[in-house]
Amino acid sequence: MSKIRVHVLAKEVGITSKELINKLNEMDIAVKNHMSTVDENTVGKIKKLYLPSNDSKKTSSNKKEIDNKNLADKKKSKESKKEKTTNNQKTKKDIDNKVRKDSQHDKKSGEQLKKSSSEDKKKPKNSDKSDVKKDIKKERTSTKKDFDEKKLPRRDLSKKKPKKKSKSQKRLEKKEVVTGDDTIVNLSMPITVKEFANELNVPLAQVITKLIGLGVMASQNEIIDEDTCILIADEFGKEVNIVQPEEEKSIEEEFGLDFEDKEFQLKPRPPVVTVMGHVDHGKTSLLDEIKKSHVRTSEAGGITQHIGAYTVNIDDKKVTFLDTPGHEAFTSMRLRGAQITDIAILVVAADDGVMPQTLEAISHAKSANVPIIVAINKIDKPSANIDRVKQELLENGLLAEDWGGDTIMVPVSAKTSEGIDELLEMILLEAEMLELKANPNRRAIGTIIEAKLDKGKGPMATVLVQKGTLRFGDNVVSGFSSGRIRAMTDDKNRTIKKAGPSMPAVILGLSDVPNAGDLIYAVEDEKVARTIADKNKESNRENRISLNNRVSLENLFDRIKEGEMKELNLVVKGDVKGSVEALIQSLLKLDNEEVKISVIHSGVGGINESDITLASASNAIVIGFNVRPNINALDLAREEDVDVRTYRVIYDIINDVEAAVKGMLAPTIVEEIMGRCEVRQTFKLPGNTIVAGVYVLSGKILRKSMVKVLRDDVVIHEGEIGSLKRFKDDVRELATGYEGGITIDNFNDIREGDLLESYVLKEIQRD
Ligand SMILES: Nc1nc2c(ncn2[C@@H]2O[C@H](COP(=O)(O)OP(=O)(O)OP(=O)(O)O)[C@@H](O)[C@H]2O)c(=O)[nH]1
Repeated sequence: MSKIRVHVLAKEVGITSKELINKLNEMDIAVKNHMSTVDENTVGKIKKLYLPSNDSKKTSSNKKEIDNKNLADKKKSKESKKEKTTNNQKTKKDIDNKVRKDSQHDKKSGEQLKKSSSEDKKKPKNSDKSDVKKDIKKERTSTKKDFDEKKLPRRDLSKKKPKKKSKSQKRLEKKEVVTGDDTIVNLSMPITVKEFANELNVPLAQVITKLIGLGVMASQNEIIDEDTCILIADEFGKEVNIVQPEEEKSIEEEFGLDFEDKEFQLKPRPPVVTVMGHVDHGKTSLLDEIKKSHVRTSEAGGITQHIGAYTVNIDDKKVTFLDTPGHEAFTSMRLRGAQITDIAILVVAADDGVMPQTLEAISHAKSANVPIIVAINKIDKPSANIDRVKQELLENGLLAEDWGGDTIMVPVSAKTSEGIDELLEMILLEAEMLELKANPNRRAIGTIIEAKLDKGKGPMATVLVQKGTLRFGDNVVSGFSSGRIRAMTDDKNRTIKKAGPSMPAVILGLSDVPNAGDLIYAVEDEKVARTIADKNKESNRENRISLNNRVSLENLFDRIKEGEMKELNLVVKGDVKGSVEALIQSLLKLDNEEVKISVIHSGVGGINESDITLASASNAIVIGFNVRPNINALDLAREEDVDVRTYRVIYDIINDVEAAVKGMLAPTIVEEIMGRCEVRQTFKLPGNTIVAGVYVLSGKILRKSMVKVLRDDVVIHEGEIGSLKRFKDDVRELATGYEGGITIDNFNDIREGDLLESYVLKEIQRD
């Protein structure tokens, strides 16, 4: 038998919790209040004291029977209740299932995929949880006697942070429950003492007195847990019914914006391809070459406009290329939840081989689950070495098909056109394997690829249609923006009347400039479009707040415990290859049963925006060893709430991650960055001290702060500021935009172009 709570034991032996607490204290057994636990030994002693031994056995066996019966009855009534609810919720479930299936079927439905997959993750868990909770609650509330059932799982809700609920949610909960029985009080948690007294309809003072009687010292605005409520209500002859919050419907669900298509309605659609790779490896040249050779002469009349996407014809089959430099769009779109790419083309220059951005691209595509086709470019160059590229790719997890692997690698030259046809063929082949399909005969859903405000025409948006057909005159909504399509052009700047799945189109008529990466829906009329846009505006704040669901070392353990996290994703950056590898090896050793550690990307160099985007899209933590995030990365991390940890000692990293996984992260000292300045000049003082002439780029530099010296985002020194001057005067701080002079204690190797980061140490208390 495990430990048992005081109030449960009190019930069992038929005395009040207060009496039991007094008794235990008399026996020198320290218990604070009714929620304290006592061990088996103590339980035995108390039972001996209060229950005659024979009777006790009888009572408990009788009680077991009663409980079993109660349980069976409850099960029955629960089942019949469940049946009712199931019927009521059938329609909703159907839609949910449809959405889910749909997203499984059609991987490419961008945000839809993310939403439904996160629903998949959330829903069963929530419902399980709420079932368990309901069971517990029923056990507790059904009869007073049931209370002594110590085998029931118990949760100490007082330890759980109360989740904030919106007013509408609360209203909804209240409306839901109509019992008609005034001995039953419906409560939605969390609840304060005052709210509880109101619900019970008894004076606050009486509730507080009863609480004191139970050893709980709580003021009117303090939150009390479920167990306490049940006990107090009981004292007033009332039963508590904890009302579970209804899952709020998303706007998409509420308006039925997406639904599953029937298999027979699905038609093959062109693949959507993104070209990625290291700078100067030939992405643009390759796309230009493809465009040049595969845009039909009949289409050539139109002037190709840059709209972020275009289609080419290969053997009468279409391929849509996302025409974005680098892989930024690919990742920032994913960041917003849209996954529109079906296939990633990884361009690697045959004379240069695998470079840092090649690796980034591989990590991005892999974490997004997008198949990669490698284009080994510049094979016309004498220095080209195809096998070397293949070897390097192999070292990074991509094994060429002709070497026995499953990654298609095509040698090409954007200059001579060699291999381009084969590359396109491979794209079509891959697309065929992926069996990409969509229903063209329904209202359109697409993703905004690019959007801008045109002075003459108003908001202009490039849409990539994913399902259905977008038509001239359609009423559409995307985020806050809604409107009626009053002009539509294709990638060749020709007016079109409609665009089907995988086709890009530029539309005019939206009220505001929408966000790239957001979904756009065609809806039945203008009013619906406007209503949805308004609702989106309203819910935007809440959505931003939901970013707080991001994983961090602080909340990791809770997330693991709650079953939300099975895998901890890490992006690892360091100053040298050797230490990054050593660090990864050590981190991977921290894998345990509860959580799998996976390094989704690693590299040498400072933490950049791409690392943050990847971390954000994959809910990862960024670990930097001897490197720092650059300013843009820092801003993005703040915006996206990505946890970025930087360290100087590998041991500290391992310790922290290990402690976080085990939920034992100690109160810690963190560095709070105050500001950054750039060294524009250096001067030598008599005595050889170097003064750095600096310009403050962001925040402020404090005289009494520590400073990190960064060279190419790598920390080369850390120490205290020796002096801080503005002109000839000593100053306490230098603000953004100001110039001044800095010396650093015990460090003289300051160079022009170095960045100095001023920071203070701050203690963070964990709860
Ligand atoms: N010899 C040769 N040169 C090429 C080939 N492809 C591209 N180049 C050259 O390589 C340079 C970089 O090509 P880009 O197409 O601009 O490369 P990119 O990857 O788009 O570069 P960023 O957009 O800056 O990332 C240019 O000078 C091209 O002319 C090729 O197949 N052979």
